[in-house]
Amino acid sequence: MQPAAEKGLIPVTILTGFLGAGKTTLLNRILTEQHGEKIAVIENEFGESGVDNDILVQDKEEQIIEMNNGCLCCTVRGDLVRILKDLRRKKRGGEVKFDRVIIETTGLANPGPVAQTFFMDEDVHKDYLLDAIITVVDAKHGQQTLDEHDEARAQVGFADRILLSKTDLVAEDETKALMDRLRSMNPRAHQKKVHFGEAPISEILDIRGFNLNAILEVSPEFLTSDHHEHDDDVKSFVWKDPRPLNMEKIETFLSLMVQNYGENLLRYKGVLNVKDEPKKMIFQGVHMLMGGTPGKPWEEGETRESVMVFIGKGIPRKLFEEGLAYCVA
Ligand SMILES: Nc1nc2c(ncn2[C@@H]2O[C@H](COP(=O)(O)OP(=O)(O)OP(=O)(O)O)[C@@H](O)[C@H]2O)c(=O)[nH]1
Repeated sequence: MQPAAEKGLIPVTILTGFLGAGKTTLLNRILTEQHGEKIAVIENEFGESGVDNDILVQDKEEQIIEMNNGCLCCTVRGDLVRILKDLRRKKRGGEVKFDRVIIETTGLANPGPVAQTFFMDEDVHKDYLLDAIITVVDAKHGQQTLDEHDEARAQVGFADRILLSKTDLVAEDETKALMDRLRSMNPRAHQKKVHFGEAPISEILDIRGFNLNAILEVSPEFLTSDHHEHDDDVKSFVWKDPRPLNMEKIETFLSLMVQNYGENLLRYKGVLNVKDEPKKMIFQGVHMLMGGTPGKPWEEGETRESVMVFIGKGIPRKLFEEGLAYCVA
């Protein structure tokens, strides 16, 4: 097959997977690997305020474009088209340099409509080539997620590659059962276990996995329908506070919340402004699994503010807000 670059087409990878599956971890791996390519990243996060920019490692020349004002697969698809066209124009004009694009969807996105963009919009179609849809599946929570969320099943259905994260947290037979289920859902997609995103780049980029005919077999309305469902019970809220926090209090409070509401807490993550701490504290979790790591230092002149995003079903927002306010140092 003639490589996309030779035909002047820009290859695009759609990186999808349910909330907290490990997409950003994988993306960080890709961005830090020495593959000699410049990658433009389009980040779409669920919730009005994104924190992935603080989690992503970033070289100054990389283009990272955030889209936080809605879900990529529905309301902001027009924005995606605009961003892709804009990137193309800037590349032609020599304003930016990049060889490929990776789109990280929200954990609640159906990748179908995102993929559709590359066939439905003429301008996008003539400049870009959809290389593959890569779906990350969390081995620890995958079975439950597949049982409960249509979006997770769509992500598996559309996958050209499935990467299994967090197999270190479960017994081998559990991983095997999940892999069997994924195979029965999508026999087309090659599966691979990845430990904290460690996967050979050659197995993720330029794999020419996207096959329109295969997609039309599983989803005959792919090129004509715009309709897909979302789980409206899943809600998010953002908490922000400029006051420095006390680390011990925040750990105690969030542990307590996770013990009580972990089942319904699909995803939570944030950048915390901890008192006397020169670095941002990145705090995040999926259900009961929670952890914190130091992130980038606060820049001079940067407003030190804590931002946390909570995503889940029936989460008592007021209780969280009151408790978090109590964690101020
Ligand atoms: N134990 C273990 N943890 C992992 C692995 N991969 C990712 N994680 C952890 O899982 C959590 C979520 O990872 P992310 O990469 O942020 O997940 P995501 O899919 O980008 O999450 P959203 O974009 O918020 O939906 C983080 O705490 C990661 O460190 C893995 O292979 N093993």
